[in-house]
Amino acid sequence: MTQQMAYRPRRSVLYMPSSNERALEKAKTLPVDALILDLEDAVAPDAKDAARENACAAARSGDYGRRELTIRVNGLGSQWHDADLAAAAAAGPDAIVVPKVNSADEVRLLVAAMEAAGAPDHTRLWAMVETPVAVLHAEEIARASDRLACLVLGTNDLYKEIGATFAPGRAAIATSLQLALLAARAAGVAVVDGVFNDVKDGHGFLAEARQGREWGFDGKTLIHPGQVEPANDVFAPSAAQVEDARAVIDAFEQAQAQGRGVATLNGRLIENLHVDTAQKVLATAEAIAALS
Ligand SMILES: CC(C)(COP(=O)(O)OP(=O)(O)OC[C@H]1O[C@@H](n2cnc3c(N)ncnc32)[C@H](O)[C@@H]1OP(=O)(O)O)[C@@H](O)C(=O)NCCC(=O)NCCSC(=O)C[C@H](O)C(=O)O
Ligand SMILES: [Mg+2]
Repeated sequence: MTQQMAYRPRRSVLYMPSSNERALEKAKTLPVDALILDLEDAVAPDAKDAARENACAAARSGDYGRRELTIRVNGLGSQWHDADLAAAAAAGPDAIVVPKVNSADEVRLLVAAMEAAGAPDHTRLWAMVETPVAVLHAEEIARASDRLACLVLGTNDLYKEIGATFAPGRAAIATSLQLALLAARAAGVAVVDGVFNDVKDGHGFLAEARQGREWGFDGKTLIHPGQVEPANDVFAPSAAQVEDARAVIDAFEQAQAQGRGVATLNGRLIENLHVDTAQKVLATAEAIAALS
């Protein structure tokens, strides 16, 4: 398996409790890029077995169309972990999401267990970064296996473990988020931001999603269908950005045709690296357009 995979939009990544059959049905109609069928925190202990069966049946069903379907298992060391991981690996979702992954050794252990349980090659590992030790080990976690495709920030646990309190702007966890981002980019894997808990605060959600986009996240994890479309908008290139990307590429090609290695566009310097960024914007817009 190679680390360089085709770009896949992960603007909106929606958690849902796998014990909630109504939500599992509703998800088939939502314009999400990815779903995390949760077996961990959103599921009560006496509902864990039924939730595992629901999530595995959903992964096998083929009913979720182009949506990336993942299962979040209970964490290493919990009483449910081994059975969750074996069942999820055998069901073959697009990815298995593991909470509270703290080291490269844990990643290798998880991958070995997935493979022993018969996980197909297309089933990737998404590791959650949600503890101080995970933040400090983020690069080794991100580089530990070719099966690892994405880091997922778990901001609720991060606030708790750091002893910080939530405030708009997220100053208390900004360093942690950005270290995880740097690690993901260094390793060439995707990275998605944490959840915004107040499902009724649309303005607060937008501000936090825009911050994540500005920092470089691929998308945001979500907890409610009402957050899906705003996330899709924020994490997609705007029409103006697509137009600008085309103009950057044109300006550079014209300069090259005239034997120059740099160009200007409305007074702005354009070099090779700006063309790379512009091409990425166009590729992202095309991948998103191909979803519909
Ligand atoms: C937050 C909720 C408990 C709110 O639920 P509810 O009061 O039922 O919301 P609504 O009445 O507004 O729901 C309207 C309809 O939408 C469906 N719905 C709701 N949420 C979801 C969802 N997540 N996915 C799919 N569908 C959903 C309802 O069923 C209604 O449908 P219908 O009746 O047919 O119209 C609830 O939204 C919820 O449970 N959200 C997910 C919570 C969760 O998964 N939490 C765990 C992950 S968050 C986390 O901890 C990340 C990380 O680990 C960290 O540390 O930060
Ligand atoms: Mg968590």
